[in-house]
Amino acid sequence: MSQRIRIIARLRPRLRTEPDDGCVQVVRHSNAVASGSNAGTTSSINIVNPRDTSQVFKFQFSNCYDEASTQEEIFGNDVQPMVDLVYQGMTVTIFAYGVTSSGKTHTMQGSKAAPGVIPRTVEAIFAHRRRLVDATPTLAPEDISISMSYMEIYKDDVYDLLVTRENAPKLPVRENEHGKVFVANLTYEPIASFSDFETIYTRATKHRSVGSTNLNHASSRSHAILAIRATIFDRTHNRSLTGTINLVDLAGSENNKLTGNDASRMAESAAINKSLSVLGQVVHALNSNQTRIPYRNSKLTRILQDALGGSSVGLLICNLAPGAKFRQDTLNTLNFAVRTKNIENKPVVNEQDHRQVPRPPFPTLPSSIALGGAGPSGLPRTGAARQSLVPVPRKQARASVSVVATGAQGFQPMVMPPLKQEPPPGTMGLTLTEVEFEQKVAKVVEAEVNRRMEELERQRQAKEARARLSMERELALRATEAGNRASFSDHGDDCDDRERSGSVASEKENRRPRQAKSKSKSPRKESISLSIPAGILTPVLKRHKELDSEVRSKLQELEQKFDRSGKDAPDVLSPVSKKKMGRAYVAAARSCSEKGDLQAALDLYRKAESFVPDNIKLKERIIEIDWAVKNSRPFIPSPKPKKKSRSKAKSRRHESVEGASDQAMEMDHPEANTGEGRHHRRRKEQLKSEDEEMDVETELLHDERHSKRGRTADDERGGEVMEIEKTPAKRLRRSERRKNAVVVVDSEDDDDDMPHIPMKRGGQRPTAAT
Ligand SMILES: Nc1ncnc2c1ncn2[C@@H]1O[C@H](COP(=O)(O)OP(=O)(O)OP(=O)(O)O)[C@@H](O)[C@H]1O
Repeated sequence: MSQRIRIIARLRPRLRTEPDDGCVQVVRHSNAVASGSNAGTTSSINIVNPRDTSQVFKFQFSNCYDEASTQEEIFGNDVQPMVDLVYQGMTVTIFAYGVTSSGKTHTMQGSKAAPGVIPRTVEAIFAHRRRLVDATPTLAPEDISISMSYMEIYKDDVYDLLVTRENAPKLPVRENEHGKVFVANLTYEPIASFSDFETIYTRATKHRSVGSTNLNHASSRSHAILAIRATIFDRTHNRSLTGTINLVDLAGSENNKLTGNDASRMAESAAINKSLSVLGQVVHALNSNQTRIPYRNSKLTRILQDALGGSSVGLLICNLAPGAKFRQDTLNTLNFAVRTKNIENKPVVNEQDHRQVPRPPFPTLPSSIALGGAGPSGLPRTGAARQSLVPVPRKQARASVSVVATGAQGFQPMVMPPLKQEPPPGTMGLTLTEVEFEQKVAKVVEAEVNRRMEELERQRQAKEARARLSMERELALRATEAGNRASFSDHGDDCDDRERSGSVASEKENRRPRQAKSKSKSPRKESISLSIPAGILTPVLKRHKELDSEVRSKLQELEQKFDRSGKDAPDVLSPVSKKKMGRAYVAAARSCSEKGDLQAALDLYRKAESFVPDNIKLKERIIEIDWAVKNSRPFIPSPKPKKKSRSKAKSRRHESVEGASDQAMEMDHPEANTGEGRHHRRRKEQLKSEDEEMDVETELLHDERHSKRGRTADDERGGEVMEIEKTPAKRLRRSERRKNAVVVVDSEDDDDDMPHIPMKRGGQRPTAAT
């Protein structure tokens, strides 16, 4: 059964420096006051329309907390029921969302005096474990293991906060064969008690990127995700149930006019705003039932994929800052929340069967303890239906698990399907855990893809070498023929038969490579072997030889997936290969758009985007073409980027180096003037212009101008958050402006991730010299 994300809102109190203008208010409706667990269900956030102060917008959520609300209240009403679900084997994700300085970190982390959701949750997890062990004679404390991971997403890179920053590499985000996204190589540290957690968390929090802005002296510059995982082992039957709670403190969206950010803060801010904008796009795509959900456009959405339309139970805490200064941001936050309300997740129970052979049904534990039946108090329900620990296929599990929110207290017990006698397909029977297994498979696939890329490269080089060789032989043959003709004319008919036969023999010899060349063109030789080399898995799973064939079949399945569509390819390719693929798709897209086939161009640009998801200019192009397609308008491409538009200094340097190397190439390789040489140069030029296409335009995605562009009257009426749009009219105006302005960009700025920030010498007409 599906379940909607639960939304609550919390208004923080005014800070000393903030005026009391009362423009955002929490209003409790009379029927809800003192109605016990239902308190707050009909409370709403009221906010005055910034454009028309006579209008008041009203937003209703599950719970709305005012300035006087306490950490205890929020935890008790809305978080505690979620903690109980962890022991039912579910994944729960709680995220705090809001503009900078709205109180997200205060709510999630809190302070010593007022601990927030995070410490309270961990305390509750340990308390629940104690109660469970006390109530279950067959369960020893060590049968429930609790571990934690803590990561941050800083400028769209993932870092492990449990290792020191100096040796913290950027962590890759991967997807396993079940479509589950995970951060590879993330540390999971076991914790035995709350004080263990405190020590590790306090140390790790110091690694988090925090900076000072005008709005918040300790502003989070990254999104932080703390995961607490509880695994219950049934040692007798070698099965386990794993529940996880993800506590996400998002960085706040920022209005750079208010934050007074310097250049480095601006870069952080751009990354924060970009990822939040993608989050908005994901929510929009889910709500409008789009087939393509742009999870891959940022690491944040990729990692939160399970919580947004996935198999996690979700709680969104909307943090609001009071005061007219934040009014527009508050409206945006509330609009985001309204949209998120409609997202449906399909929670599943994460069970794992570690048995090697199928077994009869799992015997019941004492009826006094039910893993899946914790009551509102956190104590186990008596007589609740016991859960199966047999893993069920994903689809079936989704359909069978029933988690229904019932008022503030939350959830009904689950009804699990009857046990199956046969282990379902895909049961691994490994001593490796599933995650370890998936990581190993991912590594093997990555190695295999790299091997294939290298093989391709080797084939290309071999082909070039063959072509060169054949040309040399052709030249040699011609020279021999010319020599023979000369010798015939010198010797006339006296020519020795042996000489003739020698020349014929040498001609045959010289022709042989041509035949070889034509043979090499046969598709059988050119195609890449799809099969996995026999020994490739052996080093990885030395101790699990019996699994080799199973892993092999999984790998082949993955490979077929990889071959069928580019969808899964980007994650297993190296950054260089991704860029190459992106470039190839951009080239194809451009050619379609030049031919006027905008839909095909759009599809190809989107394909390119899946390989280079961070390319902001590419995103802009997609938005523009999408707009043109939707509105049946012609697409007016931006003026073709000139070499000098990126950097005069750089391109001059580039040109001189390239010019010199081209000349050198011509001298070293006479074939540079041949058809092949010209082809090589043409290809180089094409690549250069494709590179420029990937850098189509220079603009911040979500800076102040952009957010203004994204707002409409609809937005302010409490409607939906607007998509960022650029109309062709605006494009035209901008390209007109460009004609009259010289764009100067930083000569060293060659980073695809970050857009170049143009500085305009306004009004000057470009001269030939410039
Ligand atoms: N409910 C509250 N009660 C008292 N003080 C609060 C409350 N919420 C927030 N504050 C205070 O407001 C300030 C900003 O809060 P906080 O740092 O949590 O904001 P934030 O949303 O995490 O900001 P950023 O996105 O910049 O990290 C802090 O000084 C915090 O102590």
